[in-house]
Amino acid sequence: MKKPKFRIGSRASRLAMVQTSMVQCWLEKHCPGFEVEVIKISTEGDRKLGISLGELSGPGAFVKELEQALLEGRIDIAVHSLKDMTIKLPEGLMIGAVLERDDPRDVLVTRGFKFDELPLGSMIGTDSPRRAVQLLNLRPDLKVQTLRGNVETRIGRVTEGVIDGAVLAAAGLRRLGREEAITGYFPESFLPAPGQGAMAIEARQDDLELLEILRSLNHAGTAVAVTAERGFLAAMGGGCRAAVGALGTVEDGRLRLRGMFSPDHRHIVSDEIAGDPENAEKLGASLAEKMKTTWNALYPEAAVWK
Ligand SMILES: NCc1[nH]cc(CCC(=O)O)c1CC(=O)O
Repeated sequence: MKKPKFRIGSRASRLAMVQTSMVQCWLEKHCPGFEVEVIKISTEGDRKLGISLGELSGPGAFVKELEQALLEGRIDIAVHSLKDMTIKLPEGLMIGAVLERDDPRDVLVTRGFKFDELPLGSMIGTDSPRRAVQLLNLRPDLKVQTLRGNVETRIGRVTEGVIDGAVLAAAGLRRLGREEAITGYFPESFLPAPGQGAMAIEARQDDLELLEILRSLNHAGTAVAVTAERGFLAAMGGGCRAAVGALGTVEDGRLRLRGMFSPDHRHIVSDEIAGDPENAEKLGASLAEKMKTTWNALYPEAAVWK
C-alpha cells in the first residue's frame, strides 16, 4: 500500500531549502509511516529581487504564495522564517509549531572589520529601516545603502567591494554554513526583528492529525518569546517597514522583553518589561503602550499616537 504523504511547501532560496530540509528530516524520523515531499513555490519577494522590499505589494511578500497553496490544499505544511510572517494569518491557517530558536542577533559582515573598527564613512548595505536607524544611532558617520538579494548575494557585494559591510541575521548565516563571514557583533541594545532566528511551521486549522504531530516539534521557550515579540509588533501597529525591534528571553521562569522603535526612522525609543510567560502577548502590548507614551512625551511634535 502507498504511504500517506505530507507535502511541504518551501521557497526555492538556499536558506528556505535548508530550513525545509530540517523539518523534512524531523518528519521522516518521527513519522516513518508517512512519505514527505517538498514542493518549491516562488514568492513575490523572490521574484522581485531588484526592488526594495518597501515597494512590494505589502507585508507577507515571502509567505503569501505558500499560504495560498496551503489554503488550496496543494501543500500541507509551509516552513517559514517567523520574522517574514504577517501578524494576522489568513483565515483557516495557524502556526502549528515554532522551532527552537537559533542565534537571534544581527551581525556585521565586512572585509575584516569589527563594528568599532570600520573606517569613518564606511558604506553599509541593508534594506531594513530597523537596521539602518540602529546603525546610524551608534555610528552617525556611516552611510547606509539599500541592499537586497539572498544572503549569498549580499555577502558577495561585500567581498567584491561594492559596499563595505552588510547587516545580516546570524541565524541565516549559520544555517547556510557561512558563519565564518561574520566579522562583528553589535552592542546588546541593537535589537533584532520580532521573530528573528526562529522558524515556524504553518498548517491548516482543520488538519488535526498533522497539528497533533507538529505539537512535539514546538519549542515552548521560543514560542513564548516570539509571542511576546509579535504582541509588541502588533500593538505598535507597524507593517514590515516600521523600524521595530524586539527580543524576548525566558530566564528563571520569567519572560523578559526588550523593545525598540523609531517611527520617524531617526530617533529611537527603547525599553523593557518582564513578567509571567503565560501573559506573553499582553506583555508585548504593555511594553508597546509604555513606549508610545515615552515617544509622545519626548517628541510631541511628532506624536504618532494620540
Ligand atoms: N528577510 C529575509 C530573512 N528572513 C529570515 C532571515 C534569516 C533567518 C531568520 O531570521 O530566521 C532573513 C535573512 C536576514 O535577515 O539576514
